[in-house]
Amino acid sequence: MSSPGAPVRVALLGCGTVGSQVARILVEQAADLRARVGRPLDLVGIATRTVRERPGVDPALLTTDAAALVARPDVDLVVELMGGIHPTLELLTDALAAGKSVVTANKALLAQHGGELFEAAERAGVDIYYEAAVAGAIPIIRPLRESLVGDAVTAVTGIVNGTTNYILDQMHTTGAEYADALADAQALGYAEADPTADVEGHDAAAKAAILASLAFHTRVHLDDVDCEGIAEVGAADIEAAEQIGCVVKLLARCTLSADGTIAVGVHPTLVPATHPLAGVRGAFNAVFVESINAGQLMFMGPGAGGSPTASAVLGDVVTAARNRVRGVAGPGESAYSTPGITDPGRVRSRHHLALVVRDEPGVLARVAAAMAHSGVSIQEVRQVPLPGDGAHARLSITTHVASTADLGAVVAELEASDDVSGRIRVLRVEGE
Ligand SMILES: NC(=O)c1ccc[n+]([C@@H]2O[C@H](COP(=O)([O-])OP(=O)(O)OC[C@H]3O[C@@H](n4cnc5c(N)ncnc54)[C@H](O)[C@@H]3O)[C@@H](O)[C@H]2O)c1
Ligand SMILES: N[C@@H](CCO)C(=O)O
Ligand code: NA
Repeated sequence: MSSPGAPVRVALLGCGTVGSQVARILVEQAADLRARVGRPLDLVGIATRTVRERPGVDPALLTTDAAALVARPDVDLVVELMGGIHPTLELLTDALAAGKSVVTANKALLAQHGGELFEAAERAGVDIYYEAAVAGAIPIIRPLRESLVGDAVTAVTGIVNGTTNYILDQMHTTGAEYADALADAQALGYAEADPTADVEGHDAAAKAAILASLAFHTRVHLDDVDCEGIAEVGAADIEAAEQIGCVVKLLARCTLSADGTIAVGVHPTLVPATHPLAGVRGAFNAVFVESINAGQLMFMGPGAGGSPTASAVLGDVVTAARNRVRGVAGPGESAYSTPGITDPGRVRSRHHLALVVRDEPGVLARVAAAMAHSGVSIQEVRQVPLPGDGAHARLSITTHVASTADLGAVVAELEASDDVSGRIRVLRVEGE
């Protein structure tokens, strides 16, 4: 417990898009934060790569020596917003070992080293909070870790990357080119320092690992997540989706499989316009949780950007500070379950196939036979002539739920047949 009336002293690591907003709020809302914590929240130092003038930041607080800042005996709480794995892991490990609580937005770090950090916090009897690490401002970590801890979650499906949702939304609504939409997302502060983490799905995969760990009371590592980004999504996919009443979204899906294992994946997915996730626009995120007792819950809001993410960070800072004032630590992770990860081939989903076939008698029947042969059932099929080409047609096929292995067998058989020209484009389709 900190001494009576003493401030809770905060060290900030990183003063970029999010860190600068946290520094601003700590100053602008100091009186309210003090009233809510019961003590002042004093910002005692900010580590950055370079010491230079920053609007609204007292230059006397800046240092390039993050390790020395973390080691200062007067620091109670370390707020990590610098990102990266090293030296971040070492800095946070040192902070926890020294009895300091930690607030972080670093999903990449948690998805790879969460287990060791949670154990270090448990050993030291301090907090590690990370609401901002998944879906920015949206409260989803605490609802899963605390509010739903008495229920049995069966699925978590989310749009958890603002950059890719912004890009896909722009492609649908303005016909924007992928590269232009990405440049906008970077300028708006949504993208990671290296935006390949966004577009290749790694950022969403890290968040999926964190969500699945909490939802299923286990530890899911980034490497357990089957990950596909949006770099291959083009205008043809957008058009194919719209023709069947869907939008393309990058979905993170964490589900309980029939054999008791858990499937965790990130894939560009066709989402029917009637689904709650279809209307999530721009850089907004949403997480759709299904549980045995509560039923369906939808959490939606700003998923990226400096000020929204800082809101989640400050919520954690106040909670951790309140705990320190009372001399307690909040509830940690429960990771008692070891269900194992579903084999990627056994993951089940609806699929959409876009293919070009010879426009001749018997072709459609042979395509249907190939699907029947692998036990994949057709839900909907459309055929349109290929413009300016009397010999070929474009087929759009939506399947019923099937395993990815069975679907892969169908695709291989069809691609090897003379009836099909070129490659078949396969995308998952949300829903039953
Ligand atoms: N930007 C968002 O919308 C958003 C949302 C949720 C979570 N996050 C996460 O928050 C973290 C920060 O993101 P950001 O967008 O603010 O990044 P940013 O690149 O804008 O800022 C990072 C800051 O950390 C500093 N820094 C980096 N390495 C350092 C080191 N070794 N020593 C001292 N300072 C160092 C940089 O100088 C910079 O001030 C990341 O983990 C990111 O994944 C970002
Ligand atoms: N780059 C991330 C930031 C929020 O975690 C995104 O676009 O969602
Ligand atoms: Na959040």
